[in-house]
Amino acid sequence: MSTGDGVAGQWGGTDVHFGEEGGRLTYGSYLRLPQLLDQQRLESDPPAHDELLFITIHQVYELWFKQVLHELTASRDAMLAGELWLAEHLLRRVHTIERVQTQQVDILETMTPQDFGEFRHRLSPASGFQSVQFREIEFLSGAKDPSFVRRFRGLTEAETARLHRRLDEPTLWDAYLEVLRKAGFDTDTEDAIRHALRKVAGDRSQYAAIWELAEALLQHDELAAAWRARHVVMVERMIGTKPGTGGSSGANYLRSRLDLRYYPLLWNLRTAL
Ligand code: HEM
Ligand SMILES: N[C@@H](CC(=O)c1ccccc1NC=O)C(=O)O
Repeated sequence: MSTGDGVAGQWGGTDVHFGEEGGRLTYGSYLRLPQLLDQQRLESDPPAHDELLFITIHQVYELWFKQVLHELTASRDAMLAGELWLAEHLLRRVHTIERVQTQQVDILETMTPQDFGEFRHRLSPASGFQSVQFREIEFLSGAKDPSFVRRFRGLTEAETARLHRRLDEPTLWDAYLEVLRKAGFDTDTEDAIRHALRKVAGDRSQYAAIWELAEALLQHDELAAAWRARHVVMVERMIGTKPGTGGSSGANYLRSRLDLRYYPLLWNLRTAL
């Protein structure tokens, strides 16, 4: 392979130096690694061995949440702009990330309850309940619930503003309804929407893009439900029926969230097919 940069043929040479052209951008400076790798600060003292894993897992979750929000926002906007193929393409990327996020639980479950117990008492009153990006994803997906904003403790002004913005802006479901309207369907009542969804499902050759989009939304919903189910079982494994550090009843509270669906009409449709 010739790269045309003068080093072709010398890849194994001893005096070839990579990444020196221009002498400015490096791997570490581009990715801000000094900053990124300095953000894992343990609460335990003496340090509990497993706390680094616990922090790393959560930070990776939040990085993926950021990416998911980026993609879901763009997917929503693509639907509003009538670019259905793009909306679907971005949702499919989100599915892949969501699968990886659920699989990450496997890594955390290599931690035993005893080892978690070494630092768990230091975490209270912090909890995943306070993840702003997690709640943004729920709001953007369609499950807007302003009571969560009120129940948050210790939010910064910027975080509160972000949540309010998500409460004010259109959800993915709002955007999907706009797609249906543009295709000529009435969406004024729930019955009208049910009727539109049945029409789309019943004539997939005519409504291929709209049908596939609904399937991609349903997949997003299913993957979110799968994460909630996986999370609560992990919680039972780690802390049994103890109350959570965030002040909830713990697994009991999380079980009450398992029935949440972003797109109930898409699920109800199944019964009618
Ligand atoms: C040892 C592992 C974990 C345990 C024992 C645990 C436990 C809990 C508990 C008990 C709650 C209820 C709130 C409370 O604390 O009272 C909760 C909520 C939550 N946790 Fe975890 N968690 C764990 C790992 C994770 C991870 C890795 C994430 C990824 C970000 C996460 C995200 C969340 C979220 C988003 C909520 C709020 C859920 C909702 O309100 O529907 N948790 N967790
Ligand atoms: N709520 C968990 C602690 C926990 O998992 C946690 C603590 C601080 C920050 C994020 C967490 N992850 C999920 O809730 C517990 O009650 O054990």
